[in-house]
Amino acid sequence: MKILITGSTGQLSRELQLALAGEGKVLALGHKVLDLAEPGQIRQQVRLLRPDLIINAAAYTAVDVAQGERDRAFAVNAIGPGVLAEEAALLGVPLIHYSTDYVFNGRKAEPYGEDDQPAPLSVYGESKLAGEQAIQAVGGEHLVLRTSWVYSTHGHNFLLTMQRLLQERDSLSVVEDEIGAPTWAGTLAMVTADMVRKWRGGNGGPSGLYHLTASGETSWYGFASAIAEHLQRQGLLRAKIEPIRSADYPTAAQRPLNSRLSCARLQRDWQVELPAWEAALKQCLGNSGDVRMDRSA
Ligand SMILES: NC(=O)C1=CN([C@@H]2O[C@H](COP(=O)(O)OP(=O)(O)OC[C@H]3O[C@@H](n4cnc5c(N)ncnc54)[C@H](OP(=O)(O)O)[C@@H]3O)[C@@H](O)[C@H]2O)C=CC1
Ligand SMILES: Cc1cn([C@H]2C[C@H](O)[C@@H](COP(=O)(O)OP(=O)(O)O[C@H]3O[C@@H](C)C(=O)[C@@H](O)[C@H]3O)O2)c(=O)[nH]c1=O
Ligand SMILES: [Mg+2]
Repeated sequence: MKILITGSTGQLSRELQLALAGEGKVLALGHKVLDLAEPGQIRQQVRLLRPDLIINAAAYTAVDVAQGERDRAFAVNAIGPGVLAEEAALLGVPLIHYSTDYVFNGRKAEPYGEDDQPAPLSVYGESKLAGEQAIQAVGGEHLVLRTSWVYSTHGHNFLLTMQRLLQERDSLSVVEDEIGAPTWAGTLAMVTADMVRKWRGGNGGPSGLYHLTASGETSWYGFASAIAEHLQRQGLLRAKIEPIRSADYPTAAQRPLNSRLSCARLQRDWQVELPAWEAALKQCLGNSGDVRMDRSA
């Protein structure tokens, strides 16, 4: 099987390349080879490579910057994924795509289900919602997997930012009133690989929209505290962390207060296992040394 993955150095793309290595030939195309903002390039690459499966792991993910770059965010997160979906449908192959908790406004008191009405608060959220809709409109075989608070030991993410700031500073304020599930890119990749195997084996679930996060929930403050505990054990913790309200941490983009996604549909239809966020964080941090542990077990 030939698998085309968009993006090569992104958090998720890297983990997918590892998790899918045993499934066939994996082609991870960085933005210089396949620019999602260039529909002609997308069509050309897909027609040239004729993959058996397309996984869109690329996106414009700079949430605050997107507030001032609406056209670019929509080109990469909405128009490009729609073109990928058209090309996948022309080839008759499935497309796997990822979306975000930021499609919701966070005002619901309970975790969000797939049937809840999205109402993004930010340009990033709007562009990701438009991407979901573009893929659904094409009507080919697809999985849109909405996840949240993705981190890994590579790239730009909250884990690496906290690891740095907690060692550099004396004190750090972190918002406590936004809650969600931190999700390791490795978990996303391993669950995706499991779903690909089930699909190929003929025992997958239906096409469509699913929520996919680690299980459990915390706040950004709770996530930062867990990262601090790990640094403490290594004797590297310097900063004291203080919980604050999001209103006291102004950012260009507004974030939802409730980012919790119910993954019940995915567990019911695809029989996947979702680790607790604390366990996945430990696994990720255990893998941050020189030697990468075998995670296939
Ligand atoms: N990060 C998060 O917290 C969350 C992410 N998501 C979603 O998960 C998916 C993966 O995100 P993540 O791995 O964190 O992303 P990263 O920010 O780590 O990586 C972005 C990736 O997108 C690629 N990319 C950016 N612009 C373009 C472009 N114009 N054309 C082609 N490729 C481009 C980059 O390519 P290159 O390798 O060439 O640099 C890179 O591989 C995305 O759909 C994102 O919206 C959902 C919820 C939370
Ligand atoms: C760095 C920092 C952030 N924060 C707050 C700001 C914000 O409310 C929250 C998270 O900040 P970040 O900017 O790291 O995270 P953010 O870029 O908002 O992360 C989001 O990325 C996109 C791509 C997604 O799809 C989302 O699921 C989500 O993971 O933490 C603090 O309170 N203190 C700090 O020192
Ligand atoms: Mg960010």
